Amino acid sequence: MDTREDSAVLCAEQSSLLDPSLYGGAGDTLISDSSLLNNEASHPLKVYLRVRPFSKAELANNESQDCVTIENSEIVALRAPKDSSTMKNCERGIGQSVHKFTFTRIFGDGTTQADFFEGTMKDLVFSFANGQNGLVFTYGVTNAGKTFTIQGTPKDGGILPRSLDVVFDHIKGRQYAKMNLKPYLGNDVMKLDPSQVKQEEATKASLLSSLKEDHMKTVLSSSNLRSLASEDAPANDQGVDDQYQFSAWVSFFEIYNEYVYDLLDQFPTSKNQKRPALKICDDQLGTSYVKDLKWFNITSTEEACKILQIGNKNRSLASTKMNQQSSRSHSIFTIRLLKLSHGDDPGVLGVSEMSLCDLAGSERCNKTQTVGDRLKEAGNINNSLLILGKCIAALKHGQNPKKAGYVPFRESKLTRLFQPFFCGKGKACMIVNINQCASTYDETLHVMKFSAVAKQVVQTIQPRNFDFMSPRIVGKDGKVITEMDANVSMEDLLSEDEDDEVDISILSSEDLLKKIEELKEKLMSERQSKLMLELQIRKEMGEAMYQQMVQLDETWSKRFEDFRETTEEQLENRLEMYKKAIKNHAYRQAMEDLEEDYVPLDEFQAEQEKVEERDRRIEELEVALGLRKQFGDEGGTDLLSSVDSNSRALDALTKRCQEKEKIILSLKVQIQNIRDEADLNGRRLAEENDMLKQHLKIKEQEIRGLQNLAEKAIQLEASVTDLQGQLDASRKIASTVDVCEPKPKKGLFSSIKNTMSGTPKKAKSVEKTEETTGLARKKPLLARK
Ligand SMILES: Nc1ncnc2c1ncn2[C@@H]1O[C@H](COP(=O)(O)OP(=O)(O)OP(=O)(O)O)[C@@H](O)[C@H]1O
Repeated sequence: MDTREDSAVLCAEQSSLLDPSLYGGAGDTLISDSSLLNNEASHPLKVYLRVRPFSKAELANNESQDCVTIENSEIVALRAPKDSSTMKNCERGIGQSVHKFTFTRIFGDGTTQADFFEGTMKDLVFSFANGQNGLVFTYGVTNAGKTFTIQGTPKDGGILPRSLDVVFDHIKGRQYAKMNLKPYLGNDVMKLDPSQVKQEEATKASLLSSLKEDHMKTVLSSSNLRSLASEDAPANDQGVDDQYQFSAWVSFFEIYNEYVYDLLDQFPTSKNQKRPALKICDDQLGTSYVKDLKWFNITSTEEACKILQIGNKNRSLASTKMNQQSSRSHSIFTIRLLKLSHGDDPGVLGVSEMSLCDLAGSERCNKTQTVGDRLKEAGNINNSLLILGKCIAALKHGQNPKKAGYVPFRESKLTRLFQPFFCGKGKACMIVNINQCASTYDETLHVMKFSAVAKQVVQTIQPRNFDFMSPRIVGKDGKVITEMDANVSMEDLLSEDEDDEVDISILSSEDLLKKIEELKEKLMSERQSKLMLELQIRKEMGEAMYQQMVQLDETWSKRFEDFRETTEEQLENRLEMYKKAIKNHAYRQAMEDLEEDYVPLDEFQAEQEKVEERDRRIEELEVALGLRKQFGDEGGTDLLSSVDSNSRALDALTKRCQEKEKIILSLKVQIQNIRDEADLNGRRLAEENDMLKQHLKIKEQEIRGLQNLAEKAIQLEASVTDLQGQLDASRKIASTVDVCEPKPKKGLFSSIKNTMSGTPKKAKSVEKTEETTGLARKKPLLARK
């Protein structure tokens, strides 16, 4: 881990050309600003606010709702317009509708480019010309005026051309005419041989020729600036200061989707060709720089502006090819000034650097981006800005020594390049651009809150001895020509951070071998600590999974129980209902049957009497028949006549009996019908009963399914237990690894590999004991089920 990041206290790392003995010579006009070269104490990060005027279209769209009120040169008030989320939240009782912010200085919408340059950049540019490093970055939502502030228009240049103009005014007449000393790595200088110089000249000519005539017209001319330039810009006193000469170089690159692209490199002509992405490396002092970035020697502001224009053209070409807007990337224009001794073959006395960074719009992705590449792009932009915000917050937080903590500079390309400036490399300043539109109020408020935190960051620059910081001159093969300081050790040459991409071309083979050995040892210990960490994580994950499984098991058991209870209850209710229905039906049927068979008592008695009467008559007739046979016809005539009359009565009775029998028969038929109907109802009831039984079976199947689920949960629990067993075994094995004993390279690697691959085998014995405990744990669960 980078120890520099561990401390949030703004450390001093380097600040080239800060030795007053080199720049403080009597009569050096720039040194008149002595405060710049004092052993500088801490000072808050300068944060300037620039408010853009409304465009005609914005005024027509009713964007002007008095959202921004500048109270004085340092305080601005923001009032939420009625349709903003801030106002809606405020109406709900969350937050407030008016916010006040303090800045180093506030510039209203009437500020001219010249006034803005005067008020913000003057000190920084003077410092740069004096050998101090500087960084300026603009922050704000899209369309807030960031590019306008940095680049300006051809007629009215921004801070970049104005800074160049001041620098060229300062070095006028003292420019080193040759191109054979060129910036190299972070802070060094490469001495080019004549063939390289020719190549350098040809590359520059080819680059400048790529700017077509029509573009040339849009290039800012230095005279435009001079008319507006500061009157108190430092004048050059050549008579006194001509023992020095200067060489100015520029580079221009962008960070898009976390890739660094050189904007001054030839743009690929074919559609299938990708722009080559550049790497960020650390130099011998741990300062990050963009490797293989193209540097161009410039001799005037016009030349620099042409190069800026070419870079802009490449940027917009990339934009159209990729269907993106310019504001989607962060662009960084850097000027390096080499201070050289006098003569034809000068020595390099120092290198200073000033970077102007036009950050991408800070709008959040929920407003503007939704899907696909746009979301990825927005994510990357927002990530860089988020990390920048985190770094600034961490720096602010770390100012309290008790709270010093990790500053995540290395988490984005942008902050990695900004890091040296927050660690003492030079002065940094932030320009916040806002518009006053009501529709972007919420985003603007977000920007202001960000800058409020930035404003509290305290920057410390502690200059070191110049000898220590002396830039090295290297030959065309990259080998050092001028000796390095003996105090600079190998540790200084390479960054401590394993993640850094180290530019190994700066080391000799012995140094490399030594470094490889050190790195191997570091790798071993890192691997061991990683292994321990992995084991710890595995253990924690195992425990978390086990907890989850137990919870899952409990939840399922509870759900299963609930389901079983409700199903049983439902079935019992339905059974009761059917039983009641059957009872009712049987009762009704019995009542109906009873009604059908009912004969009134009077009728029954009358019939009974008639039957008795008929039996009596039959007896009388039988008696009369016996007498006739005994006493002959005469004796029986009377009797016969009475018998005749009796037999007629008998016939009548028989007829009536037959009628009654018919009635009885029809009654029997009716009874049969009723019985049939009862049978039918019985059958229906039996069918319903079958259906109910089937329903019960389905419910039972569902219950069995739930039981299976519960069993699976138990199995999962068992596997968690196994995992935990393996984990414990691995931990035991890991603890036996001897971290201190140096071992041969292959032996150690293979030993770690063996240890790692052997872990599960050894863990088996532990597994068995764990299995039993696992089963023991499972049993209560099963018992519950
Ligand atoms: N101070 C100003 N005075 C007049 N016009 C301005 C000012 N600031 C910005 N503008 C105009 O506002 C518009 C947007 O400005 P600019 O392109 O600089 O915004 P930006 O923040 O760089 O946007 P993006 O992030 O999308 O690149 C331009 O037309 C520019 O000319």
